[in-house]
Amino acid sequence: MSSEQRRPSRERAASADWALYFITDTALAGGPDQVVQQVRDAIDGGAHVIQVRDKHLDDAAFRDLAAAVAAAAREKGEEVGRRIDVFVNDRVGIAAELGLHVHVGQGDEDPAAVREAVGPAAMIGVSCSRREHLEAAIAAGHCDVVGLGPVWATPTKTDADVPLGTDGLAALAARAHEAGLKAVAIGGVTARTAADVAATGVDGACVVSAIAGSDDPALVATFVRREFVMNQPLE
Ligand SMILES: Cc1ncc(COP(=O)(O)OP(=O)(O)O)c(N)n1
Ligand SMILES: Cc1ncsc1CCOP(=O)(O)O
Ligand SMILES: [Mg+2]
Repeated sequence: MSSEQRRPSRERAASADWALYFITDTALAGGPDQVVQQVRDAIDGGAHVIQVRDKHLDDAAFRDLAAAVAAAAREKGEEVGRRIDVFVNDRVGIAAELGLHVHVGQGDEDPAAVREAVGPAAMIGVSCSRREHLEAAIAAGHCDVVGLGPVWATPTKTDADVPLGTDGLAALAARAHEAGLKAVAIGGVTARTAADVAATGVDGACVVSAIAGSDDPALVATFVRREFVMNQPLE
């Protein structure tokens, strides 16, 4: 086993359940309190990974939201007897302060600087929408999981790159796995598309609007997880 594979964050990534990864959206939820409730609901529906994402709150308000989500995830996780991993989107300093995992994109902080800030145990996610992004993430090290997408165009992120489609997603997921990274898919994932996403071989499906914009987040989470898990290729 290489030293890279023994790294604590890699071990954490290897033992995480990525199948359903819920990413919050404060506006779709209707406010920070509703975000926290949606996180509880998503966990009830089978999400084991949560990302706190808000592009508008100032740092103090975002920190409060991330802390409230982390506390709710811890409580809910204890209640249902599961480990829940919480990521912070973009704001590396807040992830470091709260002891949470962090997800960064191509325009965000460099993975080496992120690792310096969050230490060896926190997982680092990096967005990759093209092969060159993935090769750079692999070469730089530090990253534990890649967010591959958008798979399909989505109104949730209008500045996203060109969609990968399922063939492009499958090719990037295979390369990520070859390099020892976990791979999750993002962009247009719903209960209707989760089966096609699963068939590409990714480890998990990331969902924003299908859950955050739903009247019944727990039910949608249950459906997405079920579709994903039932359609994962046999190992
Ligand atoms: C799991 C996951 N994958 C990709 C993204 C997108 O990150 P990024 O490209 O930095 O865009 P923003 O989310 O910051 O708008 C993600 N957040 N999570
Ligand atoms: C953050 C992000 N990165 C690529 S697509 C996307 C948004 C995905 O949102 P949705 O699940 O609503 O399609
Ligand atoms: Mg980002």
